[in-house]
Amino acid sequence: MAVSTQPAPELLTALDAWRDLPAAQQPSWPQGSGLEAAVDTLRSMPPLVFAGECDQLTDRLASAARGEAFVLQGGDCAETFAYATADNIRDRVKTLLQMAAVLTYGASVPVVKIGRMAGQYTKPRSSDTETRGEVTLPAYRGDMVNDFEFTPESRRPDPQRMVRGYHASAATLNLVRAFTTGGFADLRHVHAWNRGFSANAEYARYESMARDIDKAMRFMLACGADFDAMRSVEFYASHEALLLEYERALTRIDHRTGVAYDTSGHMVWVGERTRQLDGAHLEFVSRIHNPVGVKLGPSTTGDDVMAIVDKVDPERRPGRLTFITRMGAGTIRQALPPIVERVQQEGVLVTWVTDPMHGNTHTSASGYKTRDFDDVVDEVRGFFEVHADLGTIPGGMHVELTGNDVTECTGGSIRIEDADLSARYETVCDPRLNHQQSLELAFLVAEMLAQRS
Ligand SMILES: O=C[C@H](O)[C@H](O)COP(=O)(O)O
Ligand SMILES: C=C(OP(=O)(O)O)C(=O)O
Repeated sequence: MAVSTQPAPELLTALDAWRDLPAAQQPSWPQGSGLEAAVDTLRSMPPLVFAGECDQLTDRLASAARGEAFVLQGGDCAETFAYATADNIRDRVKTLLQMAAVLTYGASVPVVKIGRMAGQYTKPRSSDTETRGEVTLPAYRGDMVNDFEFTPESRRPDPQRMVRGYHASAATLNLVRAFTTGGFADLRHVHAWNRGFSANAEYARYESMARDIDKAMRFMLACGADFDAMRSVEFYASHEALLLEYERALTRIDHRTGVAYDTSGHMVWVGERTRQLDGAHLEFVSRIHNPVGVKLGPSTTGDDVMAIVDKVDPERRPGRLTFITRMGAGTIRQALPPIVERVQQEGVLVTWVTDPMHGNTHTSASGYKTRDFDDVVDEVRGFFEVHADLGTIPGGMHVELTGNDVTECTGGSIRIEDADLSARYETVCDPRLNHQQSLELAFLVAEMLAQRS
């Protein structure tokens, strides 16, 4: 049956139904700041991703839900325009590829690689304002809204920044696609990088796994595996669907099927602060066909998760809905079982992913917002334990990380202490694992995954 290129009026009405509901965490755009003009510009721009790629990711996430793959989703807490440079993008992709290689070995299943990038330019905040000394200004809400610099002009929300965010996302995605299809992702390179990592004295405990991977690669070579054919890897882009004007403006109707996709990224998620059942965010994502994530904090109940399932995934499409739990290391073992059990009892297949970052943030004695590596590892361990006890599938991990040698999270074998945090504390919002901590986490999670398999 041919599909009309004219979207049905009721579809367009449905896509705008969120406008009648309370939308948390939206900026107060100043009167006359040109919101309509910016939205018009965005509506005229080409999509950043293709609907077929989103469907492919849905299939991959369904595999992860069944235990046939494992999701690795990671990247900056908040991308910034200034840091969208070739070197930074390369190092983040490289870190994710290195982690994925280790996890693939650990799990003996494919790793679904999803960047928290090419669109992660907005942030929900605890407070609408920030005070420094005598001065109070609007809080920084991500580069797509305002600027981090603490001046009244910089903190003023400017809708044109959404257009800049679109272009920065397009440039980032372009380079990511080049890296992941042009030979950079060749498993032989990736493994050589990891060998360098485990050769450091502090990482000696990971050497045996690195040696095992070496052996496996030699075995594959001897069997005639065509490594050249594996130079391309699938890599997807995701971000929080927070700024609804931006997400709506990039939502397009797929001409093949007449279905709506948010083409700002392959997957989008709704955060813990914006997942109100009667709120605008869940309403909006319920109308798009992309795979959708929803963050769940420790106060989530079984009724909450089932209401989210009914709203976002009424057709029970495997891979459509990913629950990203962020409970905190001290809480996950109590808070996670009831909600997983409830979903299991209802016979619903969702993809369970752990975010071991957002429940483990604290302020260090020296005043930095930080996370401790041991807490991060403990939350992931708790996630695996809970799923093992319930006979359900721990489907993936979502981490805030960077490819740079920043000092934002304490701990890890490189032993970053509170006193070291000031050396390279570069995040504009939450603390990220640095390159080495990220790889170390991958080795530890690979051991946990090996036991799952
Ligand atoms: O990344 C998550 C949130 O945006 C972040 O934790 C909020 O931080 P805040 O409490 O400093 O506003
Ligand atoms: C804000 C975030 O997380 P959460 O919604 O879980 O707090 C985030 O992942 O950037």
